[in-house]
Amino acid sequence: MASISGVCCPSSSSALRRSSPLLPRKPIPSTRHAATIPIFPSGRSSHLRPARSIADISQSPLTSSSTSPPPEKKTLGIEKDPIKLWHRYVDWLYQHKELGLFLDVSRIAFTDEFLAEMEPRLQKAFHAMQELEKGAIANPDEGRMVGHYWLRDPKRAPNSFLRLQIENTLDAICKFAYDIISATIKPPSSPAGRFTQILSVGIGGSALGPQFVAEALAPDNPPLKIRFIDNTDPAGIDHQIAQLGPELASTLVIVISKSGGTPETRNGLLEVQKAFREAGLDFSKQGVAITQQNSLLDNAARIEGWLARFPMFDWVGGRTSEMSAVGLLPAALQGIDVKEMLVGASMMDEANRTTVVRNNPAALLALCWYWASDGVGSKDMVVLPYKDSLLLFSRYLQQLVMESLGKEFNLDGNRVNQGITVYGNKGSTDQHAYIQQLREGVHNFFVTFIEVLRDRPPGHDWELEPGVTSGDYLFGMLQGTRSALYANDRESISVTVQEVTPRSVGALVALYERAVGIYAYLININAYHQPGVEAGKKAAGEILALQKRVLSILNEASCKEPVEPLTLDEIAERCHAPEEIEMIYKIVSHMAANDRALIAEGNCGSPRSIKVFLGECNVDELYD
Ligand SMILES: O=P(O)(O)OC[C@H]1O[C@](O)(CO)[C@@H](O)[C@@H]1O
Repeated sequence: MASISGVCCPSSSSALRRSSPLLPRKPIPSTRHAATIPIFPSGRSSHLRPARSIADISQSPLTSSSTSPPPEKKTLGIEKDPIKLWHRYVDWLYQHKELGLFLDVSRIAFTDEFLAEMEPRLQKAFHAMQELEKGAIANPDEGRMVGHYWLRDPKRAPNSFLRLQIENTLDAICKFAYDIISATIKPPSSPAGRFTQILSVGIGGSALGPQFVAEALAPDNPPLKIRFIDNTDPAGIDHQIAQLGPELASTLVIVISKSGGTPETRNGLLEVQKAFREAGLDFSKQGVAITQQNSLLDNAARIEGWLARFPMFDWVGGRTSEMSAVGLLPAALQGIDVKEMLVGASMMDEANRTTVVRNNPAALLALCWYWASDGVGSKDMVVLPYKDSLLLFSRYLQQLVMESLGKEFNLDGNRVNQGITVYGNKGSTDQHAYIQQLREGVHNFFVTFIEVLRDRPPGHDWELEPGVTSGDYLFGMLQGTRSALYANDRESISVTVQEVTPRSVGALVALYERAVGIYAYLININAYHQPGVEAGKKAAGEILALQKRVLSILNEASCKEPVEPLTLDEIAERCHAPEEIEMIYKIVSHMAANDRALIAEGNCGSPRSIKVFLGECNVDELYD
């Protein structure tokens, strides 16, 4: 396989640059400042934030009342003179010529002083990124390398073993996709004689990238259509399977889980396997696993002889796995040019390796995030692509940014409660939903506009009014919103691409992956672990264990002659868990709603009054 090497595209913007206009300086909270924040037992975090400016405080909902005068307008040192703004725009415009990608940071009001103060920290971040790309243990808690950048430039992998793993996997993906699309590999009992559908089972990083890319890039009539099970919601699962109907026989089921043990994904797999059994189909002939070698999923797929298995690498995190088999296999099966995605990502990576900040788009993004959110996530990132096909970009970025940056402790072990909140859907749709609040309401965000210059494929456009197309309206809405927000001191970044293509989508993914990496170094946190997720998973496990105990107690009482309905207090006492009575109530209500427990007396609205028993006595369980 030819290696996918990056193509360096020098930015043309440097010739146009001057120093930025001198704007009032916003204080930089240093990493040290954040690192030494004491731990307060109350857990309240508002007082952990660096002091806000008087202008900020004047806008706080805590200090305003319906009778008080409107808050004094926050100025933030935002430049309003159109000619000066134009110069700032031109001075700071980043262009990646070959990718046709522009980054406009002119509507973020960072100052020269801020830049000067950030420069050494950015240089440190660049150095850390270089080490990361060379194979340093950049995820120290898990003792792992962080290698998603090698996926699109395998020759950068720190050794030939890893390089070959990447190249061989890409070859295998392309060959498998070709064999499926060309019906060289067929489903055993489909009247269609070929695979027509993909059912992707996975969650988080094992779903969001493939979902985003499918929405962005799948052709109108893809060789295989894709649908997703990305939750353990039984009704959602049933819906997906019902939608497939008889086409289940020609469905390729791709089960994606890096760990191979995520409960939601396991449940999805078991549900799909049941549907296969009920339809008289052999799941193993239609199942594909993407997971780490020797995971539970990998072992099951190997032992059951599934159609194919593709590796997930230890050194690729779920939220940065779009360019691994996780993203590439589903994309290739939909007829998307995955090599172009890799080329786009590789070109963007190359551009982001420069240590000249203004030529480095990922660094510019990180810098803007730092400025806009005071380096402590004080403002949310609203992502607004003005293109329907990029609808899921904000959802994809939500995990990439929030799971990476949302951390309690920094790399020195100090509590910092970091993160940046990300949300957004698409423009101009959102203009009719929440832009009202963005323009006039609480000032707790900055916006990223994603602009796509090409409205339609050439030759398809038409004017719905003299001189005006639908695309002109979309353009006008974007530019109008950008201006209106800025006029009210709301800062924004604009990323512009020519078209939504595999190359530009690959570049966007790479741009944000690197921006997150750089920003994480600026705030001194580990972007590559997710210890917080474990707490919820552990708690869910404990609840399911409690449910089993409740069931067993109820079963025992329901097997008595006559049946002994129990109050919640009695159940809690017999479970030796009086402190869990609220959870026991919730468990009972959930089981009752699903006809698995019967309420003998009272109703769920009056918890103290209810007495519960099971409809059936399971004698076997009594003697387990
Ligand atoms: O791919 P896996 O191991 O099933 O994990 C799915 C997701 O769960 C998490 O580990 C935690 O939510 C994510 O980081 C990950 O993308």
